[in-house]
Amino acid sequence: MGSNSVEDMIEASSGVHFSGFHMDGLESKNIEKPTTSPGAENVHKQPFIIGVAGGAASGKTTVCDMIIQQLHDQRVVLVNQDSFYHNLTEEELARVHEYNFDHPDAFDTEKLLDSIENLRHDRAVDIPNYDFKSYKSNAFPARRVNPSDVIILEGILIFHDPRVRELMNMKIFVDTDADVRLARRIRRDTVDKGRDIGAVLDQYSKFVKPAFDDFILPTKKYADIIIPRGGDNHVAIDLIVQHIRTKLGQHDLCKIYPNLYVIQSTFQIRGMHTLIRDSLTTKHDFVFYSDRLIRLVVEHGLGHLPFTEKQVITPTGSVYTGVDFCKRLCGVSVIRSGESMENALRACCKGIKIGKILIHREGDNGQQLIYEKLPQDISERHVLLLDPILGTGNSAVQAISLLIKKGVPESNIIFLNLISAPQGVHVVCKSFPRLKIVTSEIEIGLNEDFRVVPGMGEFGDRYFGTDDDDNLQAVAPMQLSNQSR
Ligand SMILES: Nc1ncnc2c1ncn2[C@@H]1O[C@H](COP(=O)(O)OP(=O)(O)O)[C@@H](O)[C@H]1O
Ligand SMILES: Nc1ccn([C@@H]2O[C@H](COP(=O)(O)O)[C@@H](O)[C@H]2O)c(=O)n1
Ligand SMILES: [Mg+2]
Repeated sequence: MGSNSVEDMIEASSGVHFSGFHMDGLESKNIEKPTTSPGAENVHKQPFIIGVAGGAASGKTTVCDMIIQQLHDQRVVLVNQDSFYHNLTEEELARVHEYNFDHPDAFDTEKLLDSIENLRHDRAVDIPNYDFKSYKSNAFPARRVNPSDVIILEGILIFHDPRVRELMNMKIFVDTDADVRLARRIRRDTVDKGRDIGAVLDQYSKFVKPAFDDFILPTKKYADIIIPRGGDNHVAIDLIVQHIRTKLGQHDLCKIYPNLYVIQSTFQIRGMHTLIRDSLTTKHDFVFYSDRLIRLVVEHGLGHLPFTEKQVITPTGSVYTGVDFCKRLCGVSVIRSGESMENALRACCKGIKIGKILIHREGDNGQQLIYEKLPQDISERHVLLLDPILGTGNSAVQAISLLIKKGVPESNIIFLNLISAPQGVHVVCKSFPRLKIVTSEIEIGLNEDFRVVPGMGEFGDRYFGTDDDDNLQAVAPMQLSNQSR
């Protein structure tokens, strides 16, 4: 490809691609609070804590076991609220049928909080082994629990105390019909615990059912996810496991690289990713949801720019002390898929200059030629580098090296992308430790063709609608090697 034709192509592609912006779902709570202190939000030494609540015999333990089984490659511990039942006094033991095991006061919540606090601070703890037959928490030796990546807290009233609730990164409520719970309870208490059926039914009507209505059901509102049918709901469990895996993947890379920023995952964000990754999603929906996600990434990236303090007078005559946006700023998109991010940047930064870089892999020796069209004074600006996919990191390294060659300080570059493969993150973060990467999800990796997996295919083709055969013919000379790589 001759340089003239490439330059023509850059010129031709420098117009804005109007994909249409949709503002819904952009509430500030969906954007992790930006910070300008490097690495501050990335220091995730804390374990990922999941709370699982629901009525007795709803299937909480079954759901937790399934999650743990599917997360076999992670260090996970299960902490049962049952382990923190108070020991009964002699009088209470003598009249055990009058004891309410379903009331919040039946649990030693201070001890539970203390154990979790220790685990969070990397200290092993001894968790009592509660015996339902003798009603004692010291009948068996305690279980030694080591600090882990994931802690699952399970129990009927695990959402009751706000201090416990606040520790949780994810809250799940197992929602099973009352008759199913009662039937399971009768079987469990008579068969496993050797109890008399009359006593089980008495306990149910006197304590279990009223406590469910008064204390357990009111905590359902705190749940992020409600699972109907408990362990039978494989779809819900798969989704939860995937979400935890994503969080843990990010967690590890962010621990290693303080210059990597992953926007906080929410189910809204996961939903948008689900749509754009689905090969059956229409072009229109692909553009719509990509735009929403790109806008979140751009907003987050802007939060990393330096600011100066500024005071203004409000219409009430009061002084408001705020900040002034960074003025020396420009965008640089990596042609072609990076151009899909330009609309979002323009929507956030009125009149921003946007340069272009084209990376072309020539011949068999993999030599890359770079053509660029950048603002003259780029060395004096902060640069937001735009490319939706960070794969091997080759294109990114080429693009960043060019910016540095043009005099842009490494620390003035913020690389924005939608998805990043760990391989690309390693290459870029290691080579340019002062640059920042802002991304919305970390991928599993690259396949044998160096394509990102699970990925979303050729982003530029899907976004600009050039993935059907007719259109593809027309743009064949523009096929670039940096798409999705
Ligand atoms: N989906 C299910 N189908 C049939 N039995 C189940 C199912 N889920 C749980 N059980 C049984 O019901 C009882 C209570 O389940 P469990 O998971 O221990 O509930 P919880 O921890 O909420 O009390 C157990 O005996 C378990 O084997
Ligand atoms: N000695 C005890 C202690 C508790 N219970 C009942 O267990 C239920 C909670 O355990 P789950 O596994 O079902 O969450 C709760 O309803 C208590 O009534 C008991 O029967 N005896
Ligand atoms: Mg249980």
